[in-house]
Amino acid sequence: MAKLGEKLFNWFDERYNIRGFIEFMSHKSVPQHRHSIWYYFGGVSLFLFIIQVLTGILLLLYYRVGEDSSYESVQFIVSKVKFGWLIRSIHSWSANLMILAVFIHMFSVYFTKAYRKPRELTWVTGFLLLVLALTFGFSGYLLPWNELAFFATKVGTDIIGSIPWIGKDLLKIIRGGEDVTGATLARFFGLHVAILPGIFTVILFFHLLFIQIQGMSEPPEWEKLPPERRKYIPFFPNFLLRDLLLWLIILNILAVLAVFFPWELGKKADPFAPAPAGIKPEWYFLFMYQTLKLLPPKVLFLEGEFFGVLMFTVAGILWLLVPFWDVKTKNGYRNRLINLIGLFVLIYMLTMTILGYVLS
Ligand code: HEM
Ligand code: HEM
Repeated sequence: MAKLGEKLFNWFDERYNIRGFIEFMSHKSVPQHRHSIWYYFGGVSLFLFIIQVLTGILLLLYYRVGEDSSYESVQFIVSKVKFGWLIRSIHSWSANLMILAVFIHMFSVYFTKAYRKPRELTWVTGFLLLVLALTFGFSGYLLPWNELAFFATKVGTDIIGSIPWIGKDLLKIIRGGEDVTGATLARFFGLHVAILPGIFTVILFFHLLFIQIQGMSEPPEWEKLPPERRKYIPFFPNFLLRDLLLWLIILNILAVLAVFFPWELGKKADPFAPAPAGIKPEWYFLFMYQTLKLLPPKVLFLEGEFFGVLMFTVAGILWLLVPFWDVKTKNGYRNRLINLIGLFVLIYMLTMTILGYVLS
């Protein structure tokens, strides 16, 4: 048996240089310092995405898209299919945890300045992953075709209609008509289970490839430190084992949430019913939604809502390009302004999200 194993190993090694790969992996190391904890959140985001793919595929076995079948099939999944309720609950909870993990990962990378040269494109691909994750969340939310999802999607997509000239056409493309109907559902389904997973996987591949090639960033303070004072731990097995332990803890949290707080289905969507009170989007869109609500009807010469959308687009582009405008200051690399901007963005998002809950 051992002989067979060795033969098989040699067969692959001859063709794919497995020994070289093992050698390379055994030399990989991760910097060890007081901010090392932040190196784990990218891995957590990755783990939760894998859970999304696995549970998503399982949901697909019984989910039937359509105005007359989406809600009914999800009802079937949660009441008749063995462990169907659990899989749906995990998919929904994990979606929320994943987006939370991605936000934490992004801010930690921001404040540790890990996006600086040579990691500009790691940041850019990461930002695209964030946008895709949010789109995953937005499109998935409609899929059960329940009342809450229906009206939240209506309100959410209405915002696109506020864009002058192209808004109305854009809205039609996204909704597949004037209103949120079965056509919207079909579009969102295609987006959620085919288009997004495809694009996400390609960008994730590049994100991870760049990290693989460049290794983890070292804290900016290390530039002044003599090499012997810099500490590292081997990636394999030390860092990987810690990663796996954290994944196990996350899996436990997920299981507790999914079992003790099963995701609700609510009432089926009725397009002709009046919108229930207190409709609001998912928590990760609330800071934008609340800002738009607080804006006056007219700002300067623009519609308030459009002004808000414009500001968020500009802010998003500046955020995406941060590695290119955070340039070295005269006395080295300390740019205090960047920290202040990051802090402002974080406090703004948190305040608006809390206001979104308190004021509605
Ligand atoms: C689903 C989304 C994402 C996944 C699965 C992911 C995955 C990862 C992983 C596994 C790492 C290496 C370990 C770590 O530093 O945590 C990493 C590093 C990195 N990520 Fe992400 N990431 C995602 C989103 C983002 C976002 C939104 C940004 C920023 C806008 C970003 C920027 C970076 C950067 C700059 C690094 C290098 C960090 C360093 O060298 O210290 N990523 N990512
Ligand atoms: C390949 C990956 C994925 C597949 C095949 C998939 C598939 C599905 C299916 C069939 C549903 C409808 C069932 C239901 O409502 O319970 C659904 C719902 C949903 N998905 Fe995904 N999904 C995937 C990835 C993701 C990701 C990455 C996210 C978020 C970051 C996400 C977020 C959601 C949300 C929020 C729902 C609504 C859950 C609910 O309220 O019922 N999905 N997904």
